Amino acid sequence: MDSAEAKHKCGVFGVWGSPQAAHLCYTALYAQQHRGQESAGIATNEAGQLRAHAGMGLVPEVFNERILSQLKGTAGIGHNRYSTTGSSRSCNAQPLMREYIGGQVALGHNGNLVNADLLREHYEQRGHMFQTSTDTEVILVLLASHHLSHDDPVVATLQHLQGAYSLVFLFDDRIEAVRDPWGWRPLVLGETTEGAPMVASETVAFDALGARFIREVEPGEIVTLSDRGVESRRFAESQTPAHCIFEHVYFANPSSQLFGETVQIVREKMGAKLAEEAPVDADYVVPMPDSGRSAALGYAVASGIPYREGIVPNRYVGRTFIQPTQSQRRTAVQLKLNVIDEIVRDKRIIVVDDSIVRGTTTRGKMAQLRKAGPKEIHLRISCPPIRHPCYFGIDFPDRTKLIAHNRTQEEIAEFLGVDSMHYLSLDGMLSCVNRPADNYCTACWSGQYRISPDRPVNKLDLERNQLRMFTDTST
Ligand SMILES: O=P(O)(O)OC[C@H]1O[C@H](OP(=O)(O)OP(=O)(O)O)[C@H](O)[C@@H]1O
Ligand SMILES: NC(=O)CC[C@H](N)C(=O)O
Ligand code: SF4
Ligand SMILES: [Mg+2]
Repeated sequence: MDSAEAKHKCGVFGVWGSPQAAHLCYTALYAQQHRGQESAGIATNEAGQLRAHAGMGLVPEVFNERILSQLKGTAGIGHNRYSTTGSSRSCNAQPLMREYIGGQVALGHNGNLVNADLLREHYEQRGHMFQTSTDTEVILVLLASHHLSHDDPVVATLQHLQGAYSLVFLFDDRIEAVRDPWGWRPLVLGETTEGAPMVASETVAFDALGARFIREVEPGEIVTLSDRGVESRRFAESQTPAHCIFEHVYFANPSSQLFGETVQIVREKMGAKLAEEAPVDADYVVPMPDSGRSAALGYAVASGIPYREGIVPNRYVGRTFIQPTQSQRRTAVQLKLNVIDEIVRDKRIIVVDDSIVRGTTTRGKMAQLRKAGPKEIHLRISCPPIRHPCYFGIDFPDRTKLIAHNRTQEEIAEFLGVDSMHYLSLDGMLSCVNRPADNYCTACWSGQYRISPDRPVNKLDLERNQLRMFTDTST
């Protein structure tokens, strides 16, 4: 198993006061499938009794009408997982549900804690037995251990957490939605047309439900959804945010409102900026599906070079970058993309993609393209070279696995087999977003970390020799 495989974050959702709670969760998870393809889960609350179902696979593989009808209740939370701490297996599927001295609780987490191993070590030394290998479970153990000693155990718990966390807790009488003080991951508040309040990672979930987007949950804020409506309290001083700009570059759905602006518009601006920074004479701008499309459009409009879809995707293959293993990613690329020879043959083409991480899938794509006989391939990437690990919810921890590690742009171009390549500059990328530059985390490009872990962080830090179900995938 390769512990340095790159992956991405998760999706969370919660709704209070709707007779269709489980179905709303299902639709919201479906809309947020791009945030996590490994496992999915829903927990509901029926008059104070919690029930949950979670499993490995895509949302429609995990749920069917029979399962949804058993998830009774008028409130629910849901989670799509893309593993960043702990392997991809069923015991790590979320929401995690526990019974403790405060009652029942279910929890969904998007983000990654940088001090989970220290916290877990502390509790293991005191005899606690953990049932998962995720960072998320330590949050529930903290909650239980603070229950009797604090007036507000949720706040007491959060004060121990370092790193990225957008959390959705389901209790017997409320949902508590939390965003870390840096606002690393998105979290938004909305309501159904009937007025049932909801939270989600991305506004695309509200759109899928015909719901209204109200506002972002603020960094350092806890929003409570209950029969009393929506209440808010703060658990941390506001500070300069560290919004993950990679959400804009690659991860989020283009139609989502993220950190105050629409993802598609930001991506088009990044493409236009790239055309300004790295122009080249060519016959066509060809987008690399799927996430490279928006930037390619921006590049084409700004450069005046025609946009042609010379590479078409198989719409039934999901995101390759977030597949848990390298071999899964390789197979997915071959199946996913088809080059249209007639469009690219004998032409000078500019291929625009949003990002390169390991470069292995990009190399495969370039080789596929080369077979179709273009005259020249000029690769343009709408973010800078990724050279540093991410500890906050994207799983590329080992820098030696990054293609840009210790390689110049020319060496990368040679490795990928293209005639030229250029990345968007860091300043160029930051000029495409509305908020001040210091409001964004850029650590994987700049190496400047808002918080650094006390100890090196590895995806498998919390892995123990746990009992495995025979259906588990070992990644
Ligand atoms: O570092 P590499 O191995 O070369 O991978 C980088 C590629 O992976 C991502 O796309 P992906 O196919 O995962 O998803 P998408 O369909 O959403 O673009 C990203 O947009 C690049 O195209
Ligand atoms: N990508 C994520 O947000 C993952 C959440 C959590 N760290 C896990 O690995 O399960
Ligand atoms: S290191 Fe990169 S991917 Fe990770 S949170 Fe920061 S900007 Fe996002
Ligand atoms: Mg892509």
